[in-house]
Amino acid sequence: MKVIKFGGSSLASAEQLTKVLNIVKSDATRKFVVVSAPGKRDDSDTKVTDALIAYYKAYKNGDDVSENQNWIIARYQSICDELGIPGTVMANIAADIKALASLPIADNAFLYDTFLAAGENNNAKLIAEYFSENGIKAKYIHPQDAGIIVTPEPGNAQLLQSSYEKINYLNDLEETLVIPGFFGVTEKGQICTFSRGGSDITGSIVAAGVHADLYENFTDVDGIFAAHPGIVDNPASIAELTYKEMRELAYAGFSVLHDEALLPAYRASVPLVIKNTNNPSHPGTKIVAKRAMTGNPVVGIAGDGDFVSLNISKYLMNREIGFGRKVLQILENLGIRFEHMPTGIDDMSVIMRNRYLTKQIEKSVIQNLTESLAPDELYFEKNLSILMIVGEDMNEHIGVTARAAKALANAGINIEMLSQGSSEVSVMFIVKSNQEKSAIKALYQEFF
Ligand SMILES: Nc1ncnc2c1ncn2[C@@H]1O[C@H](COP(=O)(O)OP(=O)(O)O)[C@@H](O)[C@H]1O
Ligand SMILES: N[C@@H](CC(=O)OP(=O)(O)O)C(=O)O
Repeated sequence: MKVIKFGGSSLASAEQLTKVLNIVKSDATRKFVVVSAPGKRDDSDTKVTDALIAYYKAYKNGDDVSENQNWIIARYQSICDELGIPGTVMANIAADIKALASLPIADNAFLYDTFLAAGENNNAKLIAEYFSENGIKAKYIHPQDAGIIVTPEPGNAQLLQSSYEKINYLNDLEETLVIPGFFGVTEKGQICTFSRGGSDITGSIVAAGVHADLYENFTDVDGIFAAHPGIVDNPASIAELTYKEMRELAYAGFSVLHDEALLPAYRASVPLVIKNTNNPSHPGTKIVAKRAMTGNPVVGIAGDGDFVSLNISKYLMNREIGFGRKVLQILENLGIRFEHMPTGIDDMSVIMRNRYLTKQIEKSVIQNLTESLAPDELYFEKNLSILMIVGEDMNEHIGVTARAAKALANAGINIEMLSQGSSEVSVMFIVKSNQEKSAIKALYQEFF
């Protein structure tokens, strides 16, 4: 049996849903269908999830929410009308969207998550009905009934391990199950979402839970390209990637698959494939435990912006036992996670994502580190991007980093920092964000 997940781009309109119906119908083993909220119909459009965020903000501010409600309801309505889906479903969806504006605001840590989850939840109801009307014996199933029980961390839910056993019972149901992605339910029954893009995570969890033969993730491109298609023209498409390679690429900006979506499938040994709803006969990209090496040491080049480096220098730092621990302890006390930590003899840099910092947190970091470690120099460096060249075959090739560094030098790009883990699956370069795109282009030209 297969788990098949459709992203928002595949569910944005009636035209897209017709393709989805045909894809599900064409293979009787596609039994578990995980769906996102309707995405953008074109570049200028708004994702339903983003419209729900605007609705939430208006509601919280005490503003008039009728325009927000009407816009969201109209999105579903136009899909229902075009597909001829019975009005009872639409009435249910409209009531659900409106009811959000009667939820308590005070002491409700899960209010934002409840708003956002409505996008996928209502879409799943709509799609189950559409399937049922068109020859598929389908059933909508809420994550609570599917056994997707998560930790109570708003916007960052993690699945409880005990959920897998419950999810496995879905195998006993005979219908094609339509499951909303992106959220689970806490043990106390609160709606709690994964981080943005998290429907990919639901797909992987269900695939692991039901022990699927394959997790098919349908999107709007022919699989995964060796570089972001918005940066490199016509990038090469990748036939096969290992889980490790995909994890590195997803972390560093290949937004086509959420980086947390690999682990459940990987642990359960379920292979993944990324395919195109608009071109389903294309084989797409397979993600597997082991792949045949192609001769090119680099399989993909990713880049992600908005990183910050906390730079710390102190003469004779290397002789001060516990220096690194104290730095990390201070960050931990302030609830800051770090991404990388390149070091020199007398200096260390801690790379973090800017979105986790506020002016107040930055001030506390500087104050605590100054008091505790009396560094010679201490400052935040902003507007940095990380670039990763990724490939499991890199450790069999000499000179990959040299080639990358030369390509960057020839393009006039300064490498701010450089780091390579011992597993040699990737090499990371840090550059100024305004050079990120030209750096990706230069690296792509060198390796492809
Ligand atoms: N290396 C890459 N290969 C393919 N697509 C990529 C890559 N990097 C970024 N993308 C982008 O990811 C998009 C698909 O992901 P996403 O927007 O999450 O789709 P969905 O709505 O189907 O979940 C593509 O349209 C493409 O622009
Ligand atoms: N709709 C949610 C979750 C998601 O995974 O969406 P998509 O599959 O369209 O990336 C979001 O926008 O974050």
